[in-house]
Amino acid sequence: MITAYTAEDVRRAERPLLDADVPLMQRAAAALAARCLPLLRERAGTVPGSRVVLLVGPGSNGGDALFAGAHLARRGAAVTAVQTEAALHDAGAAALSRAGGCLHRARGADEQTARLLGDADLVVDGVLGIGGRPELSDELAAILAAANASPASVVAVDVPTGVDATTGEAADDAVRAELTVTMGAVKAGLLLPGAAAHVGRVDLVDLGLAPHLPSEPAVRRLETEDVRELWPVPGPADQKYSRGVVTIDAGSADFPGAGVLSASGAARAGAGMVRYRGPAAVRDMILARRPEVVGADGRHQAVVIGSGLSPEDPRCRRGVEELCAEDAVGVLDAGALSAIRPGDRLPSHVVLTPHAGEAARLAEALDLPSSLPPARLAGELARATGATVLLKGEVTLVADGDAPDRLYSQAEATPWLGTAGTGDVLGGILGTLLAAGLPGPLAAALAASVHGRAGVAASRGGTAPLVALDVAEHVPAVLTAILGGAITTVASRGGA
Ligand SMILES: NC(=O)C1=CN([C@@H]2O[C@H](COP(=O)(O)OP(=O)(O)OC[C@H]3O[C@@H](n4cnc5c(N)ncnc54)[C@H](OP(=O)(O)O)[C@@H]3O)[C@@H](O)[C@H]2O)[C@@H](O)CC1
Ligand SMILES: Nc1ncnc2c1ncn2[C@@H]1O[C@H](COP(=O)(O)OP(=O)(O)O)[C@@H](O)[C@H]1O
Ligand SMILES: [K+]
Repeated sequence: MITAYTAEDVRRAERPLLDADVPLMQRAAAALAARCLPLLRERAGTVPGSRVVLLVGPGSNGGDALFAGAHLARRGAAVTAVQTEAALHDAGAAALSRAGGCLHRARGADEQTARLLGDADLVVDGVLGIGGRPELSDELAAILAAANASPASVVAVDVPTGVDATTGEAADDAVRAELTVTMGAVKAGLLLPGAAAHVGRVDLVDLGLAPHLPSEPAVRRLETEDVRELWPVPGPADQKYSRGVVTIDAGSADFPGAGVLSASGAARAGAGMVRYRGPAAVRDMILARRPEVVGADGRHQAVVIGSGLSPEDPRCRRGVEELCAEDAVGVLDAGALSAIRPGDRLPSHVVLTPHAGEAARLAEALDLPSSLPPARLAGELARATGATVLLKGEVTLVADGDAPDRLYSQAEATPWLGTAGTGDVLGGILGTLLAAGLPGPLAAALAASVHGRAGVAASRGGTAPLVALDVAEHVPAVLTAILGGAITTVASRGGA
């Protein structure tokens, strides 16, 4: 699991180490240089003679870049520091100069700056880190735009300049890095939506901050090993009821396919049983495609309500009221989201699954500001309803209904998923995980992760169009790839 922290958390954590004179910047710079070397070799063939431009701001972020630049200069690279402000990290500048590097004071994207950036093999962005304020001067924006236009590899130090380290909000001209080398702890903003196009790969440099960081990170991201650990795998003593029954209450005369998609997501994610409740015509369509679905309502551990329903459909409000019960477990999607009223209190094992437009409409209905950035919006919706909120998008966010400031952020998805019905499949997958007994926030993050991976698999690694049903059909292959080892153990024991 990746855990990420606010800029303030990181400042607090580094304080005792700085007070104890731990040479954090030297360590950060050495690690940064080590990560730049392979990029330089890849781009320029060899390090000696390669061209490195450091973009250097006034603070310690610039210091990191300057000391790293000195390392690279000692390895034979031609290193020029482009200074963006009057102030400069003096010791870093002296180290670079001792190692044979040069300094250029930029005035916006002046001729020399533009030429240096155009000719560079590697640009190291050390303008602003966790001390950066979001507003960029026109001069700085012009320098960053020139860096983004450069054919060079771009490595951001700690945080790409122009991206808010805590919220992920990004200026238009914020640095677009191929790699962000982040110091001491992953910054929350690096995992949040606005930053996604700017951070590239994120590589964490361990500086010994961990014991000083808060026990609750601001943002978590599940990784492959978490999926392996958390995904419910049946044991020898399991049967269909112990695995979990999920009821689908989705699909209507106008949108019957939503019922098929939601039921397929649930079935392919491994529900013990999928039940359907809804109009007979939709039920028949589901059964024609998925004979394993049980066409009668009955006991279940989770219910998925709302995909393919118009907000006026009485099933929506009935579903919301059903899930307001203290022990309710389920998903409210699409039409059912419009049936939530101010004052409704849902438990955190109920997950709301809006896309951005639905989230904004729900916020409005609940008298919340609707134009908040996604991370705040998800949190405020969770706070106002008590439910866990899964906010869909390129980066999918999950806010815990019991602790709305705690977020999961999953970014496995591909833009090919932006096609009708893929959200219905997600609701079904999530219903199965809830029915298996996973807590709301974890089930939501896990569902988003596997749904995103299934989208990548269904689009052949992001190279071909997919249709929503493909996403459901690719869930087993995704799980085989992840769980392979874990399941073999069970199978070989059973077969012995
Ligand atoms: N965490 C760790 O363990 C370690 C952290 N380390 C490194 O330290 C970095 C943090 O350094 P930092 O505190 O000096 O802040 P930094 O980001 O360089 O910028 C502050 C300066 O920029 C200025 N400024 C701000 N916004 C601006 C704007 N929009 N446009 C123009 N100027 C602006 C601001 O001015 P002011 O706000 O005072 O007006 C101030 O002068 C961190 O990201 C990491 O790289 C490692 O060295 C060691 C281990
Ligand atoms: N640009 C994108 N990149 C990655 N994933 C995306 C993108 N656009 C949409 N998605 C994903 O596709 C799904 C769409 O869901 P939704 O909008 O509810 O569709 P529908 O209501 O038609 O089923 C979500 O899981 C969302 O995260
Ligand atoms: K930076």
